Amino acid sequence: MMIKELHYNKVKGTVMVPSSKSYAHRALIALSLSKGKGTIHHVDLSSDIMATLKCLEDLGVDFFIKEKDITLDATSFGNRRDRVLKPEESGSTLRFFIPITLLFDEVYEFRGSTSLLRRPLTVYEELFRNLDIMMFRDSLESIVIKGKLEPGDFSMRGDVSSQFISGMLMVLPLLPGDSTLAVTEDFQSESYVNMTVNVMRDFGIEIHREGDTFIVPGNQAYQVRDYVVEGDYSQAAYFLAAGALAGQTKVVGLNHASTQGDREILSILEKMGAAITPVEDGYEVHKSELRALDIDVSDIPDLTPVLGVLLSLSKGTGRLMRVDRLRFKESDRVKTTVELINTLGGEAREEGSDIVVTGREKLIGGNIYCHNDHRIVMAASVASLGCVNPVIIDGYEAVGKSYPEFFHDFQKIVDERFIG
Ligand SMILES: O=C(O)C1=C[C@@H](OP(=O)(O)O)[C@@H](O)[C@H](O)C1
Ligand SMILES: C=C(OP(=O)(O)O)C(=O)O
Repeated sequence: MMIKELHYNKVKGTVMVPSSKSYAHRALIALSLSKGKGTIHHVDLSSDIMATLKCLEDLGVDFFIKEKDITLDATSFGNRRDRVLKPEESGSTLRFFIPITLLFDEVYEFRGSTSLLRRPLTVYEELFRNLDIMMFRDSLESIVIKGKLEPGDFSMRGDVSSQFISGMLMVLPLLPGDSTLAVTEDFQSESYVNMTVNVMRDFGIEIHREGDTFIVPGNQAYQVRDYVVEGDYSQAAYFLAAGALAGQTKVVGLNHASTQGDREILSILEKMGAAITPVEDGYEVHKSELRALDIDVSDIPDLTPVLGVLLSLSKGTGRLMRVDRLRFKESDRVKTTVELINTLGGEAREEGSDIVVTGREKLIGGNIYCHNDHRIVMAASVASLGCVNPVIIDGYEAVGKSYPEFFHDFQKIVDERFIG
């Protein structure tokens, strides 16, 4: 495992964030479903995006990467090259491709990392039980699936992962009849489903929503088009937090009107007392004294580790509320977020469905084991800015899951001369 030592207390500079991982997954899939040729522009490659590209390739799509442009030839989509798809560690890829394979009535196998296959598939398991679809775990690292999805009136619970709902919605317009999908229970991470619907509409699909029910006419075709992926607010959050804690940052490459749920980082930082100014293409943040806040993270789960770090360096005690689903991410992020803060000399604990964090003026520093979780690596890097001693991150290469250039960008805004 690779080790990184961070010992900086000040930041100053501009960061251009990578493209939204969520939008990139969806746009690559939508273009492939169109069975045409086109280009998705401004895609920053990460291992999750590569996993989606490789799964598309195994389903017959050719791709050609030139810098940040990915040109797809999906004219042979469906003429598969491999019956084994490898989503690696990407939850989105696994849960989006399961319904895609059900367009073909062939046996498919999904092989992924053990951390991926430990994440729940219960919502599909429950759904398929009543349909003529077979899905079973073949081993710790493999899932086998066979069946053909027919149009119908489906109902799926919304309180496990929104990725099941997004995955089903993307294929319903291609079925030979109309469908509805009702989301039951508490609809969490809803903003991600809104992103799915946005991309579907951008690719010419008609889809309606009445309350928590989606109405999807069948016999539709995704239209071929080129598409530009906007910047990623989940990744912007680390640099906005860094500016608020330790100096000044300008974070660019962002759509001011984005529907990404993690855009919420802006209003959270403002409520905590940070000074944020919109600039062309992004936002500028200055160091401010931060106040603790109670935050419901059920729609913005990916922000949780960095919000924990912000609370650990704020005045007062704050809660990250409704964290239960965080147990099923790349790591158990309830445990790993609490562990991160406590290991660095802060004060955090689990309490029911919440993480409670009491702020300190400074953290101490120390050795962080990041449990192969990219968001823990990035949150630990932000935390290091508030530490008296260095932070040593063990396994920092995990960052490649979503943001391989993270340390390149982080290094640009810190500098030896800022130490102290
Ligand atoms: O659809 C997506 O692109 C995502 C949905 C969210 O998952 P959940 O719906 O499981 O919260 C989020 O945590 C993940 O990083 C990306
Ligand atoms: C949980 C994440 O992604 P996924 O669910 O796609 O693995 C993430 O990026 O933090």
